[in-house]
Amino acid sequence: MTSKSPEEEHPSVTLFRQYLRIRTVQPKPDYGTNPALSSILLNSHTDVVPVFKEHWSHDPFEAFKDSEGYIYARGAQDMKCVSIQYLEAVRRLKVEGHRFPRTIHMTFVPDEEVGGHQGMELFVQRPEFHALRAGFALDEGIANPTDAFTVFYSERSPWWVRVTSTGRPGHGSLFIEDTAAEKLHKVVSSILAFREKEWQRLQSNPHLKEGAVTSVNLTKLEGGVAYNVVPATMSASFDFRVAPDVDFKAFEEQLQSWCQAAGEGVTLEFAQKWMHPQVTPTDDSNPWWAAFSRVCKDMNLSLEPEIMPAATDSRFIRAVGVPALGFSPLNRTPVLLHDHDERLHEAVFLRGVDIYTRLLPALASVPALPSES
Ligand SMILES: CSCC[C@H](NC=O)C(=O)O
Ligand SMILES: [Zn+2]
Ligand SMILES: [Zn+2]
Repeated sequence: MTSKSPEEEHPSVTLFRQYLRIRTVQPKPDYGTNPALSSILLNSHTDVVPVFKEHWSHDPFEAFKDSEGYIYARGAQDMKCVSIQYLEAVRRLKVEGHRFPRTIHMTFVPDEEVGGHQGMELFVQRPEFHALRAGFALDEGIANPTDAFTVFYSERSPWWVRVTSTGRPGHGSLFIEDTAAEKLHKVVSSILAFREKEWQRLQSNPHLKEGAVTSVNLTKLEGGVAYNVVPATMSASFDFRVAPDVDFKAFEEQLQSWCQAAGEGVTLEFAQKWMHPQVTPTDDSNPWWAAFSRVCKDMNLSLEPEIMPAATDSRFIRAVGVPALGFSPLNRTPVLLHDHDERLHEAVFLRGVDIYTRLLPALASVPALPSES
């Protein structure tokens, strides 16, 4: 399966490696966008996250392929593989002269890795997006190390929260009362206790997957000017990922009450606050799911439906009423998105092209929905 020399390389792999060489690295991505749109929307983002080159076995923008067939590059899994797999599957279907009742469109969008605010979030509000009349979308998923394929039907909502605590300043040698640090410590403790509770809930229930509970990490601590000066202000930043079944109003009240319980002058602000989680049904009431899962069954692919722990552009697509599944056809692959030595085996990549070549005709042939007739 693995080609030994450039002459023998499968043309789909060559195209994939060419795409990987384009440096679409934030914050100054060199985009090579190739947008197209349809009633089946195949979405992928072109930007990738930064690299720590010194931790890589190979140049992350060379798309080096080792003797076993592993292709090393930033974007090999997230998600330049999927972009080329879409294109290759569509190309195959066109070469074979297929025609389907539904149009297939592809979008290659920017800025997903920094929240999609200048990308898909804006695009779904544009008349150009609505003119596509997208009925269903595929977007990225995550690799699965086992034989199975993970498919995401919903996402946790990112809430990025900064808690700012103000208190009495003074000399570092004194027992000053009501300091910013003491009060911030209380809030941090409350939030980390909540984190522990959610972690235990996940650990103790084998049926729960990571995306089904709310996670939080303390990601930034700021404040202070000198060892011997008690600061008047300190802040802590948290990355919450709120599970889709959480009562958002009650959860926000909980955050506020942790701040109030810490004392006077403790406030919170949101840097991200997604409020519109949607669930795409994974039963036969959803004709898109029925078509998707039937093809997987026919191909003997086992599916593991889950809630996406992170945030992707699917949240914007679902929020405007378009059902979407997050699916990267990568099994038997270690999860290396955003990691050093992100890599993908060319055989897995090519198998993914086969999978889309089967999925797309089925999705593009879903009979008219009641709402469409
Ligand atoms: C909340 S906007 C940031 C989006 C980002 N997406 C992929 O990693 C994430 O951190 O999930
Ligand atoms: Zn991604
Ligand atoms: Zn990513």
